[in-house]
Amino acid sequence: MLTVAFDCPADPVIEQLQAQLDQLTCPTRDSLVQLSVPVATMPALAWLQAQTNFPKMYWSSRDGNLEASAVGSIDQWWLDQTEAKRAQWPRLYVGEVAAEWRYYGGHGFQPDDAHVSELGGNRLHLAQWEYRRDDEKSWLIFNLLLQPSRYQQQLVQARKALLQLKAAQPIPPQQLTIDQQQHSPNYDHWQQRVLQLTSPAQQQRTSKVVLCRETTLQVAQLANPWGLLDSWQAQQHGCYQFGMQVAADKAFFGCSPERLFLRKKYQLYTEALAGTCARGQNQQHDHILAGQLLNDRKNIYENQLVADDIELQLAGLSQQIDIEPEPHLVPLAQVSHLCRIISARLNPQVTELELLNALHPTAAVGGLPRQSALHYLAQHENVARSWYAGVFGMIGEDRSEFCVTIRSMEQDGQQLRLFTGAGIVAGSDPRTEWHELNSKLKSAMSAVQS
Ligand SMILES: C=C(O[C@H]1C=CC=C(C(=O)O)[C@@H]1O)C(=O)O
Ligand SMILES: [Mg+2]
Repeated sequence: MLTVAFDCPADPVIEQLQAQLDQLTCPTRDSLVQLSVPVATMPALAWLQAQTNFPKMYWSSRDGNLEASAVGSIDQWWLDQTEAKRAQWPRLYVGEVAAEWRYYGGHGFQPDDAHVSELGGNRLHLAQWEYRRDDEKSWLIFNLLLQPSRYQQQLVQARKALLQLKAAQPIPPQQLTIDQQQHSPNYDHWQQRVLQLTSPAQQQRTSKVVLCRETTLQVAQLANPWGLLDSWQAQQHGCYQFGMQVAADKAFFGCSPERLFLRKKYQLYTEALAGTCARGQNQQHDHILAGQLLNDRKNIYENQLVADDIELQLAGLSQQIDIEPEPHLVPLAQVSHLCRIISARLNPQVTELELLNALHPTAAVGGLPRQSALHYLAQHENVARSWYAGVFGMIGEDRSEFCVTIRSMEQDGQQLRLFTGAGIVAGSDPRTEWHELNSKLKSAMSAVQS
């Protein structure tokens, strides 16, 4: 648990932002305006949990170089409006050092899931407040929407909102007591599903389906999701971290190793991440398990199907696709995965929406062929996936990046829903796949039990 005590220079920051506000003049049309002040780097989650408004959002890139905590939402849209939005982003920077416009958000496994909308999903948000760190540089950003007809009123509101900024507070330690824990499906149902999916008749129709399990925990206290994410990220390196909190007791968050895509202009980076083993109990054991995974036919096949699908999906959108010929090992805290890096040179007019439609859901969370796997899941899977196995990320001016929301949990009051899934292919054994779920579950449990 993070307990760093530090001072956020809230007052000088507010003064600088107020001075920037004083320089504004009434715009001639509706405009988004960004005020920004460079600040010393601070613990982003400690800042986020100290703020009092909702929604609160958090996003960290997998290499940890980009990190953002965001509060409030003053503009929302979805990817079908990307081009129009980008064209509109007025460069009305007032801040000393202009920071890029960035919107954060994502959608669930089903892109139109109503429950995910209630959790702040199915849209991208421009936050009112954002603490952002890009490598070594950090900013506090205050965004506002100005409309000529309401300009004076909006300035008054903005001045009030500036005074609401809170200094970062150390995250209080929390000890959660688990009163009840339940898996859905239970092992018997899981076994039936896996046997059905691996039957020759079913394999002819659908060579891969990723089945998920929901583990419901009833806890005795109301958890602070940012405290949980803070403990979680301390133990998980090489993962994206994300979270959305819409009320004191409602949040979705996680630590995911899987990239959906990173786009920098025409360059696209994605990957096939599938195939899993547990980490060993010591170095020697770990080495043996890793060697077995790299040579295991079922796991290599499971990974290959994801790579093949991504290649197929990107074919119409790219001039060139490069796929790592052999999977490499990605060691995480509790499991290791097989991964093949895929990069592509995109055709000039390709939009983020096209990329998302092409790539989501990959065969690492859905299956193959995609439509028949989705059909199977709709008919047989009794878990409401909600935001699990969906996407979370950000869109900026020159860069967009989304992760796949696996290794995630949803908080609803004192109930926590933890999600895990496993790819079922020819050669999958019900018990081995069940153990794979248990190994993956240890990631989220490490946050709850720390
Ligand atoms: C669906 C999940 O993991 C995917 C990503 C990596 C490895 C996987 C596997 O080996 O089954 C899954 O495809 C999950 O963790 O819930
Ligand atoms: Mg697997």
